[in-house]
Amino acid sequence: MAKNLNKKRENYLNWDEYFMATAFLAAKRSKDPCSQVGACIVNNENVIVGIGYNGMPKGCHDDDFPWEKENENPLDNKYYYVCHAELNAILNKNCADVKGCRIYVGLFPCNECGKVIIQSGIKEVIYMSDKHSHKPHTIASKLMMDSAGK
Ligand SMILES: O=c1ccn([C@H]2C[C@H](O)[C@@H](COP(=O)(O)O)O2)c(=O)[nH]1
Ligand SMILES: [Zn+2]
Repeated sequence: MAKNLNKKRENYLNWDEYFMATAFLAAKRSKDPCSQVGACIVNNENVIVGIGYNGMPKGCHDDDFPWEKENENPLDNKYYYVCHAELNAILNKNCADVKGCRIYVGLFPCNECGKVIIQSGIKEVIYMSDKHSHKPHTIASKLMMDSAGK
């Protein structure tokens, strides 16, 4: 079938789709066998200023730290070690600060990420999944974000 080359394409990604897709692409770098989370921070000119995914801190090798989640010894579970996607995206920013920016995330941010998002000055959180909505860490995060007007 012939294409009309005088007209622009109509089925291109809108900004929200584009930034959420970027967050999901970043998540594919995660080594976490259970949950891969990505985050993409965007300024008010729709320019990406930070990307991150959940992973071990720099210098803490992925093969040396645990990815388990239910070991009876908490030191053998991932939770004390892994940096969350939102934290990494904020720390990876390529500008002075992220005040007034939006953050796109695959999963609604936990309470710890909620604190960092609020303190960084990010103004809006756009998320895809809220699968932990019933858990205290999500409820606490929402309480803080509502109070802070996010
Ligand atoms: O706000 C969040 C919450 C969680 N993550 C990361 C941290 C872990 O690597 C996984 C959660 O593991 P589960 O096996 O689902 O308990 O997700 C994050 O990056 N941001
Ligand atoms: Zn978190």
